[in-house]
Amino acid sequence: MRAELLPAAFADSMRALLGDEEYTSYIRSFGEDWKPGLRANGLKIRPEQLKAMLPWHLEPVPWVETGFYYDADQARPSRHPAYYAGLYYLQEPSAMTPGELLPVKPGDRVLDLCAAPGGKSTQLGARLLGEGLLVSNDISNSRARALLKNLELAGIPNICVTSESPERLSQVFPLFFDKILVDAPCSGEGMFRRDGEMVKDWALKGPAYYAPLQREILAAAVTMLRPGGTILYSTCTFSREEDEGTVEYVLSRFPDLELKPLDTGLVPGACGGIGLDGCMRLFPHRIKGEGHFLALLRKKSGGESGTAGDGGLAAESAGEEFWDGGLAAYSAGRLAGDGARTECSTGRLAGDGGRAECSAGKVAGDNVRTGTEDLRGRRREKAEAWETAKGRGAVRNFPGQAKKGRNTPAAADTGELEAFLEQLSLPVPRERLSVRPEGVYLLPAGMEQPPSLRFLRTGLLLGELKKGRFEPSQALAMVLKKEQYPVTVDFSMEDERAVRYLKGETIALAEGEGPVKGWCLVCAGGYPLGWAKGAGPVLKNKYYPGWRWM
Ligand SMILES: C[S@@+](CC[C@H](N)C(=O)[O-])C[C@H]1O[C@@H](n2cnc3c(N)ncnc32)[C@H](O)[C@@H]1O
Repeated sequence: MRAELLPAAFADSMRALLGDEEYTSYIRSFGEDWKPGLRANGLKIRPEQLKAMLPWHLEPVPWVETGFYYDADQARPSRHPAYYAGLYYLQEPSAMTPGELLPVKPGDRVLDLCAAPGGKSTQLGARLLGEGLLVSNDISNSRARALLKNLELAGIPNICVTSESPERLSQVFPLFFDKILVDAPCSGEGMFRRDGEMVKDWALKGPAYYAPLQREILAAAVTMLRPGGTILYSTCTFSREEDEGTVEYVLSRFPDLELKPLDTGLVPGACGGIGLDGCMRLFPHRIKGEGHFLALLRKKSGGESGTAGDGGLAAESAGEEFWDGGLAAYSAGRLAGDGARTECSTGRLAGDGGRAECSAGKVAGDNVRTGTEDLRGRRREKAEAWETAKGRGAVRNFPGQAKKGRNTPAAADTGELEAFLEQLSLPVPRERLSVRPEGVYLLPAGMEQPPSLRFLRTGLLLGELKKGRFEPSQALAMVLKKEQYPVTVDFSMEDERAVRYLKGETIALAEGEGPVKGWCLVCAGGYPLGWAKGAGPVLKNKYYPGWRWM
């Protein structure tokens, strides 16, 4: 993109924002080279291992432990078996920053509210190390499908992928999440240098269009954050209205929210907010990356906002109290279709410090139950409806499905599934296993049923039962480590059979590699790519057709 093509109104606003001298540096950056980035998937590989494995020169992104620059003239990282093994994600270096600075830890309940195509979700999911929950949402269904693919490719098991409005999500998950990322839709000014199309879009929808939308989305996120929890708000634009302006709006609307200053020293060249201390701005003339804005917000723990430190013990335990509220509210959303309702603590949000009925409950109608009754009722429902497989208490169906007599597999049909699961050294807690007509799922801990939302996936799709035959899924292959399945064929990354496998071809095994019988995990360089079925000296290709190397 040439700087001369920038719209005059944008150029004027940037000159006003930066001052004459710095504006000149900004414009000069349009003539400079920029480097794309890739980020190692910490769930599967350490950054130094990835650097040693890939055949191109990689240069570390100074502020992202797992991030690298690569040279686009030399490398084609989307055409390498390691990419298909989910070992890295292609991501612009500045865009790696929000996922790096939101302090996610294993066990957290994390929401990525505007998540597609999943750059930051895959980063957050990796940091959970399979513990806790990642709800990744995008209002656009088609974009949410790309998001699901990227999360599955990255091998993240504890996901719930939804396609909902933030407002609807906030009815189902009040005060539920420990950490929330709002990487908001924006006018994209920070990407102008790389992407001329963004300039055309800006002319149609600029800051005045996006700022009200961002405020609505961020406000919904605040209602889903538990006391003591943290939100990271980010955009890839420079407009003060969309950046600090949106943060100022939520700070004024929610008195229990505070700005947690970001340390600009973490990102060489970063600067603070404009007219609002504590935010972080990245400019392409100051860092090796494109434009970005970040702000970290914390919800004070009820009545303990003076407590020193970040989420100290008092704050954490206050958060735990709300955990129940959050769960009950989540249940209310989930059970809404059954006419059930329960209590939740949304009253906190209204500022009265008391408990109140949640809106999801109000909507649910007149089959009223108290929270305790509801919990008891749910236990009873589980006990009545969950079926056992082969009398071993192994395979279960969703409550409601069995009750309504839908097409659930008979216990006798689940023997092959059990036999397959027995071979895995991946822990599959049976109480989280769900057998449904469209697939067998390992649900995330604490989410025994999918929420009553438009969702594309809840948990890890393990595979499908077809007339009693269990077929493992591509998603399962991506979650597994090679050592966790007994039958594997491992090509070197350079072996052309790895690419031929990814293209969907039948693969002939060399002497000493076979014969292989039954389901076989095909790997490259020790990392799983997908499934094949061994038929003596050949592997029948079972790589998921929608993911093939074209
Ligand atoms: C900046 S992009 C997100 C990029 C993503 N975080 C990543 O790292 O790959 C913003 C996303 O917000 C979504 N979006 C737009 N309006 C939305 C809304 N009202 N609620 C939720 N998501 C929305 C868009 O579909 C788009 O995918």
